[in-house]
Amino acid sequence: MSDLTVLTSLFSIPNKVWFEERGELILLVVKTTKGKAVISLQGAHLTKWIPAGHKPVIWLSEDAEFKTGKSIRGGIPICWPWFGAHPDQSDLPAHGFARSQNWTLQSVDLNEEEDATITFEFDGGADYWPFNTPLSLCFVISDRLSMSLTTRNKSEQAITIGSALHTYFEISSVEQISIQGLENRPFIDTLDGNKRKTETTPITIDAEIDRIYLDEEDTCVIVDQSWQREIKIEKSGSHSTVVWNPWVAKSERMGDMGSAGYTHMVCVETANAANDVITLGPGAEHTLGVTYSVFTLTT
Ligand SMILES: O=P(O)(O)OC[C@H]1O[C@@H](O)[C@H](O)[C@@H](O)[C@@H]1O
Repeated sequence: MSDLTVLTSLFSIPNKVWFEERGELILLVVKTTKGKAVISLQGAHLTKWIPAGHKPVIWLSEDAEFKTGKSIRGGIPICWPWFGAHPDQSDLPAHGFARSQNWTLQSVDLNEEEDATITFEFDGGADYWPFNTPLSLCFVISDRLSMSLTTRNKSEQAITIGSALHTYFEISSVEQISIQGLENRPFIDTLDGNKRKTETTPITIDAEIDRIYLDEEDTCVIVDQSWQREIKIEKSGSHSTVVWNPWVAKSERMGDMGSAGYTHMVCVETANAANDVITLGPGAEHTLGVTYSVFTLTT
């Protein structure tokens, strides 16, 4: 039996939950009165979330490739067990390996209100990661989208983990939005020699931006005046927030951002990065969590 057949027989719910193939990958589709979501089994990577009555919240590149072993451009990649480049070995994949390997779907539940709870597990394995650190990821897809990523250290030694829920948000136009809630917070400007800076005003974007806000646990909001909406980002177990837009030249180098894709996305990532990585002792666990909710602006 194919993987698709097995998954369908175990988890599908007529007209509400089904599986599809796209390129080389298998996708789980959830469509309820609360909205629509799509999650790739590779990477447990959500590629679409459209809450009922709203425009899409999550951006996916028109040139995204659905290939074995390649992270999908857009959606919500799971960066783990390091964020960005590996601290010592530059030949290892950026943002770790969890985003480009298959996860195991554990459960799909739909309650009477049609809130969907979906859990995945990943054994945390790679040749160059000889530690027993299984991961689980739970999505709750409702009027809001919640995710919680739990790392368990089942090894005999302390292990340091960097991680991020690397969410690409869909926006009307990058020059029309602002990000509020990170004012007066220290950040590392990775485009300016990793200098530490602060800004007193909400973030607006008119050029490439790549910042890691540190010691930062507060809620922030993407305000999109053109689309008259706010996206609220409430997090837990996260001490860093990454703000990224590649703008023109970097998008061209990346090759899978689509034509002018950068104008319709911004990444605001719930992370533990740079100095904020988490060290787990033997037997310890840590959960990185986030909830996204969407509001219509009335002014
Ligand atoms: O191309 P990747 O590996 O998906 O990374 C995309 C971007 O991810 C962001 O989180 C980083 O801050 C950027 O520096 C990086 O370019």
